[in-house]
Amino acid sequence: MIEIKDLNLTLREPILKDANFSFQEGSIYLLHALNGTGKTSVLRTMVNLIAPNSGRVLFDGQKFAQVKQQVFYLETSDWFDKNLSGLDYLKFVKSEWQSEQDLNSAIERWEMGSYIKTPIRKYSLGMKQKLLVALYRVSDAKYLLMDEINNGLDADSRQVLYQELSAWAYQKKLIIMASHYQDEVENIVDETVTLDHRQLIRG
Ligand SMILES: Nc1ncnc2c1ncn2[C@@H]1O[C@H](COP(=O)(O)OP(=O)(O)OP(=O)(O)O)[C@@H](O)[C@H]1O
Repeated sequence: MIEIKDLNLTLREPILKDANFSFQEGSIYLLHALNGTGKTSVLRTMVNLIAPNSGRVLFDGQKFAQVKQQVFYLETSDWFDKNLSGLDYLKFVKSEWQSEQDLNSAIERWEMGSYIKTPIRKYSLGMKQKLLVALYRVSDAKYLLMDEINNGLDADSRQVLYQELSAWAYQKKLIIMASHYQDEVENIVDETVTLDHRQLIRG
């Protein structure tokens, strides 16, 4: 479970005011809000990239620092070091997150075999996005926080992504995804969480 408790966050403008929410394991949540109202900032706050003004985020009752290896958040493929290859990243994540996941299965699932040893600077947007999703799989983390992960994926790849997400939820992982493809993900999402008037609201 992830609990957001009395969270206050102000950046350029107030984003959260005394916000509370509980996310349950084995579920997929869609984080929904108008552009620029704070989805990315909320995800960043959950993983300590931004300090809130007050309040807490607890993962099964523990602070992020105590459960780091159970959480995976790679916000965007812009964060990749373009001189490294996809394989470098897959190996790094498998090692850092102490995962048992098989790299070859992830590479095959996302049809990355022909380019996985190539530097990321030679990847298209879709190729980088596939790598990003594969890293979530390879981390095998319990808590998967995703920001617009379906951006740049073609329709077929998005369907593969949704199958993967459903399988991960079945394995009792907790997935929170910010996405603009609201209609498309409706079928796999267990609950929509709307960021409205600085509160996190069900539905
Ligand atoms: N580092 C920062 N310093 C100050 N203000 C910031 C910072 N990052 C974001 N903001 C502000 O916080 C607000 C929310 O931005 P955020 O990127 O979280 O929104 P979003 O809902 O994810 O947007 P989008 O739907 O367009 O991706 C914006 O007003 C933005 O200018």
